[in-house]
Amino acid sequence: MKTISVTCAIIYFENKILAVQRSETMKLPLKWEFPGGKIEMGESEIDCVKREILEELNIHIKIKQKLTSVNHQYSDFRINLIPFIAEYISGELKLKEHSAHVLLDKNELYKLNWAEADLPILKEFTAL
Ligand SMILES: Nc1nc2c([nH]c(=O)n2[C@@H]2O[C@H](COP(=O)(O)OP(=O)(O)OP(=O)(O)O)[C@@H](O)[C@H]2O)c(=O)[nH]1
Repeated sequence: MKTISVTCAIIYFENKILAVQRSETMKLPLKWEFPGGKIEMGESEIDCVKREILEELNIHIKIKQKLTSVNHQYSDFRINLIPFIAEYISGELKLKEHSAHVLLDKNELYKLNWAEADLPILKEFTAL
C-alpha cells in the first residue's frame, strides 16, 4: 500500500497552539490536525512545512524543534507524519483549505477529535 510523507507544524500563536479542522470534502473529513501537507519531490522537510503553512494559512513560521515521526496505517493509505514545533512570525491568518481553527492551551488539545495519526504526536508534545 502507498505510503505518503507528510509534514505538520505545531504552531505557537499568541501563546496558544493552533489546530485546524479538515473540511467535509477532504480526506478524514472534520478531523482536527496540525496544518501541513505532502512533501514534494526533492523538497526538504522544513521547506515543505513552511510552504504548506504559507499556502494553507497565509502565515510565515519559524521552526523550533523536530518531534518523532509517526507511521500510521489508515484503511486506504499509510502515512509517515513528520511533526515540527514552530512559532508564528508574520502574516494575517486566513484559512485557505480548512473549515475552522482554534487556539488552545497545550493541556486542552486532547479535547478535539484528532486524525488518528496525530495521537502519538499529541502525546509526545503534551509531555514536553
Ligand atoms: N496536514 C496534515 N495531514 C495529516 C495530519 N494527520 C493526518 O493523518 N494527515 C493526513 O495526511 C494526508 C496528507 O495531507 P494533505 O493535507 O496534503 O492532504 P490533501 O488534503 O492534499 O489530500 P487529498 O488531496 O489527497 O485529500 C491527508 O490525507 C491527511 O488526512 C496532520 O496532522 N496534518
